[in-house]
Amino acid sequence: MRTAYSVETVRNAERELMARLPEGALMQRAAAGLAAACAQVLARVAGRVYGSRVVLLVGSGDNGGDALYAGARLARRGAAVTALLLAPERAHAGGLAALRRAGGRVADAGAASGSAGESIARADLVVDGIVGIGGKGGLREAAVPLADAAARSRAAVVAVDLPSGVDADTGQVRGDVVRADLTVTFGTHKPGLLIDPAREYAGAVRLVDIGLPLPAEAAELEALQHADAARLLPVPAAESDKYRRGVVGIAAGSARYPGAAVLAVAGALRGGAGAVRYVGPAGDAVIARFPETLVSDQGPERAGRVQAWVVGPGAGDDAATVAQVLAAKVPVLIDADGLRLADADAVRARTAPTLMTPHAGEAAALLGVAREEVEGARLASVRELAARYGATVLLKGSTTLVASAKGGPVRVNATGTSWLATAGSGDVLSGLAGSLLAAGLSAVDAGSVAAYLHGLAGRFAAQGAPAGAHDVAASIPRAWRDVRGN
Ligand SMILES: NC(=O)C1=CN([C@@H]2O[C@H](COP(=O)(O)OP(=O)(O)OC[C@H]3O[C@@H](n4cnc5c(N)ncnc54)[C@H](OP(=O)(O)O)[C@@H]3O)[C@@H](O)[C@H]2O)[C@@H](O)CC1
Ligand SMILES: [K+]
Repeated sequence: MRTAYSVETVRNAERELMARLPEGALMQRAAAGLAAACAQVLARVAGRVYGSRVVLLVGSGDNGGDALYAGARLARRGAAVTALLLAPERAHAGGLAALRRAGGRVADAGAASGSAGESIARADLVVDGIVGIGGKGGLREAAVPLADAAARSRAAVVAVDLPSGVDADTGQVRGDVVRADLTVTFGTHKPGLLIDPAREYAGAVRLVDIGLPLPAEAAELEALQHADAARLLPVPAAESDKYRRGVVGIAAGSARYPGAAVLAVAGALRGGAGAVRYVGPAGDAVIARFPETLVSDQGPERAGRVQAWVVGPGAGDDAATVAQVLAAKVPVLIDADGLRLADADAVRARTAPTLMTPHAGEAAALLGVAREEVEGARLASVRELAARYGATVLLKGSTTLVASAKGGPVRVNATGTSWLATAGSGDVLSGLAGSLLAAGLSAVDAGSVAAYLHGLAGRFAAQGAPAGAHDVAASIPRAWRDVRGN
């Protein structure tokens, strides 16, 4: 499991560790890891470290200190290193001295603004040490021209700990920020490195272990890796029959949107449940495509036993079906139209698990805010929805988040691809997650494993070209095999 911790937890762990270590030891660990990563980048972009041109953008805190010490290490290996100081009187003194001793140049970024731009334009590598976890808001005015010059130059940009200007705890971007090709982060990932919009600015992320003592239960975010998803996938035992594997009920589709029913069933058939039961007006379309579906023309109450329900995709205005499903004593996934039609009190009153799967627009409608507000503050939005509805909420997007009403780490999914932003893709996801619920996974596990498989399936289906939602569904078995390593 990849984890991310809040700035406060990182600061506490740092204090605890520093008390046991000689002064400056932690920064040396960070700088050593940073310099090694920079050397690799230089080998790629300039052929070697010796003779390469490196510019350090140095702010007034320890983030700048890391950059200066790493710059000193690169200078000792023969790189021509120039530090541009944003606040010369407050730059890290020990780091400055180390850089000077190693033969590096130091300039005041403000006084030398013309030549600062030129150095950046000619650099092979720009190291962004403007601000790290001590940052507040977007970049300050004086730093903006440096970030712009770095973006325009052909140099590789390596961010120290975080791309300067992004919010470490939330992933929010509130102004100008540095766009990095690589971020070298220390001790742990920060939430902002895993959540959009900030994640986009981080480029590839490399974690340098500096020995921070971080308690597992204090993690802010968790991201499943292959091994975690493999452990959670339901695997039928020898004595399993279709009922023991779980039956998932799909109450979806309408005369107007029969396709949503077909796609939800397509996802559900690949999710591990032993059988898929469909109720709704699109039975003919479902059977034509998937003859293995158990189709019923009765409402959910009379459809026969299921271990979990999916309600909502393409449901139109059928509030009665949503209400019937919410009254069932089994896990329920509510998606799409179902989110609009569900009575909030009925959701809160449920005793079996509930998983809601809005995209940003649907989440915004539920919260009564603008869509941009949800997109800019995804972590806070998903937590707020989970708390309001007493449900597990999966907020779809390029970095899908899954929050439980009970609190604890929010799961973030990193397998997604922008190719998944295609009509019907969400219907496939809801069927898949519902099937995992029926197979016995908790709401958080079902949601996060479904997002993981769905993202991978999207990559396999697309492979760099547009793919339809049915292609994504058809690629789910390949995603399972990939996760299980067979
Ligand atoms: N924790 C750890 O385990 C380890 C931490 N380490 C490193 O220390 C870093 C944290 O250092 P830090 O605490 O000195 O804060 P930092 O990020 O340099 O920024 C503070 C300065 O920036 C300024 N500033 C604020 N906002 C700004 C903005 N928007 N735009 C521009 N400037 C802004 C602010 O100015 P002020 O408000 O005081 O005027 C203040 O002077 C951390 O990210 C990591 O790299 C590693 O060395 C080892 C292990
Ligand atoms: K930085």
